[in-house]
Amino acid sequence: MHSMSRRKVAIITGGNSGIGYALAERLLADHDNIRLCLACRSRERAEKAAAKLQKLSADAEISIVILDTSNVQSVYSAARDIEQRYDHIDWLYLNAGMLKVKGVDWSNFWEGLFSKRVLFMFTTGEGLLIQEDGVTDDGLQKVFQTNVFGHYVLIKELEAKLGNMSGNGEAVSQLIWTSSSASLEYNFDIEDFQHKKGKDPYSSSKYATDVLSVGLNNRMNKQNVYSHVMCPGLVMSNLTYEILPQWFWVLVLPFLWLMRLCVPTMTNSASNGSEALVWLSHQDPSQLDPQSKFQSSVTACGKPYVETTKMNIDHNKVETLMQKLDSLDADLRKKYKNA
Ligand SMILES: NC(=O)C1=CN([C@@H]2O[C@H](COP(=O)(O)OP(=O)(O)OC[C@H]3O[C@@H](n4cnc5c(N)ncnc54)[C@H](OP(=O)(O)O)[C@@H]3O)[C@@H](O)[C@H]2O)C=CC1
Ligand SMILES: CC(C)CCC[C@@H](C)[C@H]1CC[C@H]2C3=CC[C@H]4[C@H](C)C(=O)CC[C@]4(C)[C@H]3CC[C@]12C
Repeated sequence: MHSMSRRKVAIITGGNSGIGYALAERLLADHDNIRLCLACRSRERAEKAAAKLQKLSADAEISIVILDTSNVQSVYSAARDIEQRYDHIDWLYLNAGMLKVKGVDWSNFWEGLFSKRVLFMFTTGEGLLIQEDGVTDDGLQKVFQTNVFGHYVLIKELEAKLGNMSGNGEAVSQLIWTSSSASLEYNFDIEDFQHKKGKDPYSSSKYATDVLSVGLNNRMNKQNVYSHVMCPGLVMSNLTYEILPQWFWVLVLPFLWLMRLCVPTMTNSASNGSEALVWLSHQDPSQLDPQSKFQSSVTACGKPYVETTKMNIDHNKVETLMQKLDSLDADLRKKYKNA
């Protein structure tokens, strides 16, 4: 079939809630006749979200796939389901993510509030969260596997459906990662890329995401596959409700709106936070810098827009991380696929 008449396919990991769900709503509004797939770990939550979306657009094809990014066997099985369903993937949104918090460091918060670091603190959360991590059944660090590695395995498993590998020489695919402004280089150690020893697994995982995205461009651009990272800003979602209760966030919302006067990344709503994800779906990815990061932002009046920043990620770090991920992937493949 000619690519002009082919229906576009978008897959969204973690599409049942928050930013992923808002993205699904907005893609339905922006792209006629789209085929949307929510790749989620809970069938119940995925079906509920799919039913809500179907009500918004009776014509769209909305389906679900069960995917737990913290379990490689679940990733293999989700990839098989996706492969059977679609000839080609236009947008693969790597959005699912976790942040496990034991508590807020309020003494750092009060100290930071009256210091020069205040804006940095609010945009990155640096030093404010006491985090937890764990080890998955695959023996990997949980935050790393959920946010980064599970997605990397998914991409590798779906390679035959991406870009010109899907059989059409002109077909293009976009890999679009939900990263974060909490991605800070100094929280990532290439020798401890899973962050077994550190105290900020979330920031480390998001920096690893940025590094990996550059590596995927190096490897896959020639096959018409382009990878980009974006930041949603600070969004009220289940992720933030697990840090502090929803009523607290509702209470401080006027303060967060006020902050928009000097901090445009106070997007607050999932819809605003998804701005750069939607914007990327309208771009020709071959024209975008692989080292760019796209930030969802809002004006003081609440109008969303996208700001572009440059990442400047070190080439050696990119290559080393890719090798380490490939070696981990090969070990797990041997364990589960040759068993
Ligand atoms: N909220 C914010 O301020 C910011 C969020 N982000 C990033 O945005 C992304 C979306 O988060 P957000 O919408 O805020 O929060 P939500 O908690 O609403 O969304 C997270 C999604 O990821 C899914 N998920 C979590 N773990 C897994 C797993 N092991 N396998 C499959 N899916 C999983 C969740 O599923 P389930 O519903 O089953 O839990 C949920 O659908 C994340 O990557 C997050 O790091 C980045 C910057 C700021
Ligand atoms: C008066 C309130 C606003 C006080 C809340 C204090 C903290 C709990 C929060 C302040 C800043 C928040 C965050 C900033 C950056 C986010 C980052 C971009 C992300 O990806 C995940 C969530 C954040 C770390 C978020 C978490 C809560 C705060 C630290």
